[in-house]
Amino acid sequence: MKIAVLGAGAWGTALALNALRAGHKPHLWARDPGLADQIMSGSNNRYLPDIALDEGLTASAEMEAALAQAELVLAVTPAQTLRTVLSNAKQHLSLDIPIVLCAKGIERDSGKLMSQLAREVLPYNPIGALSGPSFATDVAKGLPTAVTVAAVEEPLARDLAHKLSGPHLRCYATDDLTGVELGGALKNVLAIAAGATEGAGLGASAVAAIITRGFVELRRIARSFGAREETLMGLSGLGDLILTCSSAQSRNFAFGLALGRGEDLTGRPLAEGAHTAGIAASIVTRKGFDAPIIESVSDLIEGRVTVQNAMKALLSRPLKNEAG
Ligand SMILES: NC(=O)C1=CN([C@@H]2O[C@H](COP(=O)(O)OP(=O)(O)OC[C@H]3O[C@@H](n4cnc5c(N)ncnc54)[C@H](O)[C@@H]3O)[C@@H](O)[C@H]2O)C=CC1
Ligand SMILES: O=C(CO)COP(=O)(O)O
Repeated sequence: MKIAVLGAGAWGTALALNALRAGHKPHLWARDPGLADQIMSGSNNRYLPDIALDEGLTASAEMEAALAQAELVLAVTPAQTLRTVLSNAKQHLSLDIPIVLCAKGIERDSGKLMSQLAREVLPYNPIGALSGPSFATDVAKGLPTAVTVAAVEEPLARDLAHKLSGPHLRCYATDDLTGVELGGALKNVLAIAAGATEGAGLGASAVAAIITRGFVELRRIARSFGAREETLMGLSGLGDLILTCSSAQSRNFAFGLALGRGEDLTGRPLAEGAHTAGIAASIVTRKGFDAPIIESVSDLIEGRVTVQNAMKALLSRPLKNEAG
């Protein structure tokens, strides 16, 4: 089947390669015509350097061409651009084409999940999400990877998981769309926290404590949105947290490392958690929760606190039982 992939960055290109290897006909849409041309010539040096792209990958900078006759759309631009990208795609889409959301974030201006904003823009199209521990370079290289594909309608989730699974990418299905989206969005904020702790030289024990207590916060927030515990303990929660909090290959972890080391943060690659932290902290305040690690990341990014002072504040919080 023809699959339109909106966004020709690292993840869009990797997912298009996976679709090709699964026997589909992917067509990548790149905002930049130069990038589309480069992909057609077999490489994506900007976002996936040193990886030779499989023959048969199609790309163009014309959204209409990418979407023409597509039976499925993967939306793979950064979270804060999704509303505009889907609004532009709308005129070229019929109402029955499923849209799979692959960005991991929360819309900063509205506090909406990707599926909530997608439903506003495309109220009739079936909506799913794909998330889980998956570095684009691993998928592009054909290394074994497992992710979760979610849709509120379970048969749709199963159908999408079946279509998007490839020889090296295994998709598990769930109807817990909210859990999958929040797991993916919030783990990015926690990866920044873990990276900052390591970057500030606070030690491996502190990093483990931040990840574990941060995961308590992730689950507390996600449960308040109706997410299920089993989802958060799965690939798109714990699984992705393990991946992104343990490797400088993660752009969010690397962003945190730079923050902790006091390095200049301008011109860095995309770190979705830096865009999600502030709105996640606002949601926490609005709901009256305790999520001091996520709030500290927001404060750190805004320059309101140093890593050392944030850690001092965390250590001096009243003692409590671990559960809850
Ligand atoms: N790279 C990875 O390993 C993974 C990334 N993701 C998620 O996928 C999403 C995209 O990430 P990447 O592809 O890695 O980012 P990237 O930075 O490699 O590429 C982003 C792409 O979006 C395009 N873009 C940026 N602003 C745009 C706009 N306003 N309109 C249209 N296109 C625009 C860029 O030109 C680029 O082609 C993020 O939400 C990320 O969290 C999810 C899983 C794995
Ligand atoms: O989401 C990812 C892996 O699952 C990619 O992580 P980064 O965006 O931190 O590189």
